[in-house]
Amino acid sequence: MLDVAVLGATGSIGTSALDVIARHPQRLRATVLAAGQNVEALVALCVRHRPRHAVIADPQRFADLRDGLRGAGLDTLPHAGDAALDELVGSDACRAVVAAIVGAAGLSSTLAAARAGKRILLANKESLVLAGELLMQAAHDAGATIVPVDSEHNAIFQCLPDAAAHAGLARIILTASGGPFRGRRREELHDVTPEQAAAHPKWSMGPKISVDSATLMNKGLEVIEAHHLFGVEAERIDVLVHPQSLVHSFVEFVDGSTLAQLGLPDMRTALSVGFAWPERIASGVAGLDLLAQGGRLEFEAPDLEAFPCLGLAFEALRSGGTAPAVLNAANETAVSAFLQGRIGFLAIPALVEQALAALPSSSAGSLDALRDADAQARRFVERAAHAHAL
Ligand SMILES: NC(=O)C1=CN([C@@H]2O[C@H](COP(=O)(O)OP(=O)(O)OC[C@H]3O[C@@H](n4cnc5c(N)ncnc54)[C@H](OP(=O)(O)O)[C@@H]3O)[C@@H](O)[C@H]2O)C=CC1
Ligand SMILES: CC(=O)[C@@H](O)[C@H](O)COP(=O)(O)O
Ligand SMILES: [Mn+2]
Repeated sequence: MLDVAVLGATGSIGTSALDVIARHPQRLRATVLAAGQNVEALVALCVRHRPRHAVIADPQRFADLRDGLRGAGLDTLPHAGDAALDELVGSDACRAVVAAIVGAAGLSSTLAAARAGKRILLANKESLVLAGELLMQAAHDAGATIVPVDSEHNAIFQCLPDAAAHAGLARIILTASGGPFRGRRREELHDVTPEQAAAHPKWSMGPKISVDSATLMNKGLEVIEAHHLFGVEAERIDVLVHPQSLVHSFVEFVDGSTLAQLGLPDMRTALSVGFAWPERIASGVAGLDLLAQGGRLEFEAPDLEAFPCLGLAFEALRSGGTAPAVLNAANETAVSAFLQGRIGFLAIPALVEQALAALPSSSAGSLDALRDADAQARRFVERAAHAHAL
């Protein structure tokens, strides 16, 4: 039996992970469920999945969680705060961790899982962008297994099963849907609304990553994510827009072979791989009928002028040091301001670019240095967003 902690349980990835877990009661068990603030949804999940522990990140919601669990007649133990989560993740309460908290808030618990040598189903790409070297080193030192569940990286993981395959690797090609505004010119993006930006054409996801897909920052974060996961430099990572979202990425080898992984756009496939690899288990996702899907696989180059975030991410990766941390924090702050209606869509890349220019990269040798860069970028963008809104 694999005891699993699901972090970000109330979110899109969290609920997909719990769906897969519930399909395999003889093999998988959710023992820890964690969320940010949404106590009601967390208690409802506890009623359904009966974990030993439930954690709410916001300490002010502890009493609500305790009372909600009691009211539902559950003996699930309530906890609150980031430190409690890190401790549980590192304890015997779980052997596998689904890291699906959104944003840099997921770094601490993902690091705790790495340091404790857990099997990590890594969805929280921001933790790799912010602190990729530290996280990968911690996992290596403690013998943790990181299985990427971001769909593109899961595809690459499936195409690169062993070290011998890595030795012949020439290039990684990440596919991108192009988002809801694919084909639009920059001038046509001034007035797009948060609702339009969050309406992804192919995947059902949380609001932050959906907006990232619309700006192509999601693909930029994924380029940095791929660099850390697979040890490939920026020059050997390409992006290809593929509007059908059926090919989840390609891997090219030195002998001219290209491998790809295909499937319907449903995260339960990647999560099942994460739980069972190298075995395969049922995920609830149907096999791919290419004719029923329209019989066409199309590809085109990304438009870096209309969607500059992808280029900014490549630049940050090439700069190294604290630049990716600044990119990530600036983007999170700008996306949040956009979702709240405080700035326009085109202000997102503008603010990220300004933050990267204003906060030159320095050494990323310690977690403190990275957290400091993250905090500076957030302050910078908050001030600049306020000015944009005036
Ligand atoms: N959705 C997808 O298909 C994919 C997602 N990812 C990545 O997975 C991660 C999660 O994405 P997604 O599921 O879409 O996001 P959602 O917005 O749907 O869910 C976010 C989850 O994180 C929790 N959370 C938010 N803030 C905190 C915090 N400070 N501390 C603890 N928990 C917190 C939320 O809890 P609450 O409900 O209480 O707010 C919620 O459970 C992101 O990093 C994303 O980039 C990667 C590939 C695909
Ligand atoms: C499901 C998943 O992995 C997302 O990261 C997805 O890739 C988003 O789609 P885009 O290709 O539009 O960014
Ligand atoms: Mn992805």
